[in-house]
Amino acid sequence: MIEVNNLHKSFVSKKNTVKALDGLSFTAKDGEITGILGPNGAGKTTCLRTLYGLLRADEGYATIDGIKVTEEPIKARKLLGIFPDKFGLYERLTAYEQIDYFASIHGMKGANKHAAIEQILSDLEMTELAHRKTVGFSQGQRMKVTLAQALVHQPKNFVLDEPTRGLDVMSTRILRNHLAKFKEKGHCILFSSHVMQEVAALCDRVIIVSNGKLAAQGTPQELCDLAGEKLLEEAFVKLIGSDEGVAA
Ligand SMILES: Nc1ncnc2c1ncn2[C@@H]1O[C@H](COP(=O)(O)OP(=O)(O)OP(=O)(O)O)[C@@H](O)[C@H]1O
Repeated sequence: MIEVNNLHKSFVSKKNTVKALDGLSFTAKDGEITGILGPNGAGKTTCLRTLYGLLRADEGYATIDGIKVTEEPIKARKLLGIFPDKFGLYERLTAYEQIDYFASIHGMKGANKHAAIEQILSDLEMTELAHRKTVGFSQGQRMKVTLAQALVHQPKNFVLDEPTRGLDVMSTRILRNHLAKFKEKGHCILFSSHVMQEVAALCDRVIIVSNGKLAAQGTPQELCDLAGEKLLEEAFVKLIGSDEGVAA
């Protein structure tokens, strides 16, 4: 379970101050897919980076399975798989070597590590890519390597920042199926997206963020009911009071 409690974060420069998070709170439960929706600049990535421990909030805190990210960062990271907003690959390494590297960081060793890597390669249908250097990999192939390195230690909680950006239909389907399988196994999945159909089809709960605050939350149906609209896209527009950030 992931909990975000009263997060505040400002970016201060000589010229101005941007308040990216302004008291954001929500919970993403186990066995559910929770989607974060919000217009550009709403604070989604800032919130997710706070969960990974990449950013420190000015106020408030985040917990992963009850572990405060700022107090026990290594313990919290072990419980978390991360699919970040920008993914860089080490292009001199093969896909297998990259996944192996991340598995080692999480303390996996020997035969167990090898078995876990083989399993994730098979789950993501990427066995034939495994021993190729990642230089020149397509966007979908890069996504799979990034996903495999995030999942190889079988984290209980999984956070993805706009995971389907740049993916073709097949890669998107593989990703969605994988998320659904994880959910069935009781994992907690939190992802941000601009794609309404994806959120409506995949998410058990939706968190709508606007100006660094929670604008509304609920199941896609509850949000539609709240806004008196049939489609999530229309409900989103009504609830944030703008059509900025909608990718239909
Ligand atoms: N490192 C930074 N320095 C300065 N300002 C930042 C920084 N990171 C984020 N911001 C600002 O904080 C606000 C929230 O940004 P964030 O990236 O969290 O939004 P987002 O909801 O993920 O947006 P998008 O949908 O466009 O990815 C924006 O105004 C952004 O410009």
